[in-house]
Amino acid sequence: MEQPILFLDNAKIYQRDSLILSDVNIQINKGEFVYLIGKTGTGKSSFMKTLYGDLPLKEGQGNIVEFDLRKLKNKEIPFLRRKLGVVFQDFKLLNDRNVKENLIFVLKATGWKDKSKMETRVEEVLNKVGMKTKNFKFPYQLSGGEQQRIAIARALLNDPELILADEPTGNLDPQTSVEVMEVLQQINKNGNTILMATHDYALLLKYPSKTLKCDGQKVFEVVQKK
Ligand SMILES: Nc1ncnc2c1ncn2[C@@H]1O[C@H](COP(=O)(O)OP(=O)(O)OP(=O)(O)O)[C@@H](O)[C@H]1O
Repeated sequence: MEQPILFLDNAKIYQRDSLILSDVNIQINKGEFVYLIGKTGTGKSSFMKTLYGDLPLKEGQGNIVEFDLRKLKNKEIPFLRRKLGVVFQDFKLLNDRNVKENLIFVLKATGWKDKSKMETRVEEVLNKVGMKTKNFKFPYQLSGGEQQRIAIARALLNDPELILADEPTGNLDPQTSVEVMEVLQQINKNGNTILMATHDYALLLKYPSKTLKCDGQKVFEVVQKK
């Protein structure tokens, strides 16, 4: 059987000493697009943070892109993040440099050296999100939707095995949310696996897919009504 990209078995998710989620048993396989939904404060961000190594997994088993979350050491976190693409609600672009420099910065930080290879890669990822003409724009010259596309391009730079998107449309109006969602759908169709936390039910209805729900300190798969 194919090894899942992510699994958690009897995991407990904590914020310091407070238990946020218990009995977490989930699996995500290559190529899936999975939603993580739940009311505010139910633990979606805590769940995502545990997956990218921002919170330690203290109980249960967890494995993500071949990293054992129980054994994850601080010095391994950058290597884990290289195999993940993380997208946040607030884009987190560097405002003191243009789009191209934002992307080159990440490539250099993750070990790329060859200038022409870096330029080619930047062009490729900007193409994937429909932003190839925005190389020299500064983040503050772009709309929220455009900034989020650049953040998605940044997440794609190192060809991640899994993209974790935490409320990627949380700061966007409904029309722009749909545009960003189209980009994520396209990326998924091209083979990228995506886990997306959201409370945007309109998107769920428009783009139905496997859905995990946080509620009452548990995470479980829900079946969407057609
Ligand atoms: N740094 C922290 N220290 C302690 N408790 C925290 C911390 N951050 C969040 N919590 C608590 O953990 C619980 C889950 O919060 P979390 O942010 O994971 O929920 P969420 O579902 O992502 O909510 P939202 O949709 O508002 O982002 C909440 O009760 C919150 O108060």
